[in-house]
Amino acid sequence: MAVFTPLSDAQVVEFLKRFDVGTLVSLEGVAGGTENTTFFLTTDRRELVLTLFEQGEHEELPFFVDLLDYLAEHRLPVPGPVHDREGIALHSLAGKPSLLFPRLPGRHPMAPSLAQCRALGDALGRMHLVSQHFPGHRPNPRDLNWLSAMHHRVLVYLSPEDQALMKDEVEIYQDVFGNAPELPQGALHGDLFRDNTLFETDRLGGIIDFYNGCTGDLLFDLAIVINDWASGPDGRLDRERHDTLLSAYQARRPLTLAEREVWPTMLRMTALRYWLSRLLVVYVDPPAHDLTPHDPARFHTILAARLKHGALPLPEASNT
Ligand SMILES: Nc1ncnc2c1ncn2[C@@H]1O[C@H](COP(=O)(O)OP(=O)(O)OP(=O)(O)O)[C@@H](O)[C@H]1O
Ligand SMILES: N[C@@H](CCO)C(=O)O
Repeated sequence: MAVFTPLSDAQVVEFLKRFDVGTLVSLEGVAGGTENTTFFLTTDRRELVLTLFEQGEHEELPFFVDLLDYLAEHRLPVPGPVHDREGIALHSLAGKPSLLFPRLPGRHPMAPSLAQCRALGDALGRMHLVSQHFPGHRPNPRDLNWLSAMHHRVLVYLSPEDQALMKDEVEIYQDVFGNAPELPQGALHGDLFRDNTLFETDRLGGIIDFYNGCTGDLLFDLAIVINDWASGPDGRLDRERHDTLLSAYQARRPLTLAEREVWPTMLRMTALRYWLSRLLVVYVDPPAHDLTPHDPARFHTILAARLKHGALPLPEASNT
């Protein structure tokens, strides 16, 4: 269930006239999405993706367009939005803000190979190198300020042990990050899970779904990635995936000493960020549509594993 706003062929034919992309051959609703309505479009010239924005902060859309334009100009594997003949990317269709993208090749890697981890680490390292110079600004909406403000809202749904865990953790993060020097800043993807990447075997076809994109600590992005890409079923880090991804990343952007020092805490904080956001979806603010929410327990497991076993040693930066 993901086509919240159906479109007729005639609507899309009319919409495409302002772009230089050819004429519509076929239109197919995409079942996988949860937040936006997505269609795959084939024209007589190319394969495209049409996204209608169903929710969220529409005033943020120009930031996402600018960020994707910037990353695509710097040859990162992202879908740079298609601009019309007048240079405009953001339009309205069926009353919803809409964007047209090139369709990138590949599938989501559910059990990533080491070659896929290497490719993702390399791409994220390259992205963070250039994103430090991105001129846009959108404070990270899921940072420590958000955690501090929002965790109170879910405590009532948790066991006494989990309430204590959540409260103690947030206090530790406030202490650690309140006393840490400023970490390297730049634009982040903000949600770089496996299902926001596309791979053709080991080749990274693209990174998609930048709608959590923001600016802030680059390390936050990297910690989200490691927790999703390199955690085993029991939440513990898989050393091979961890080292492969981080070595490839650091060949592009070595971590600073300050980043290395807060890394174990950042892994825990980003695990708690998803434990909390998923709890909020389940208990406080369920989606309007009939969708199965992501399981909060997965990130409780990851957080518990980081607490019990700590972080793995970070591989040293090298240029190989
Ligand atoms: N540029 C693209 N190239 C190829 N496939 C794409 C592209 N953009 C989106 N898709 C496909 O459409 C699906 C839904 O897109 P997207 O992730 O933007 O929507 P969403 O509603 O935010 O979904 P989700 O909650 O799964 O992230 C993706 O999982 C992917 O399969
Ligand atoms: N990637 C998020 C959902 C989209 O923000 C999660 O797994 O909870």
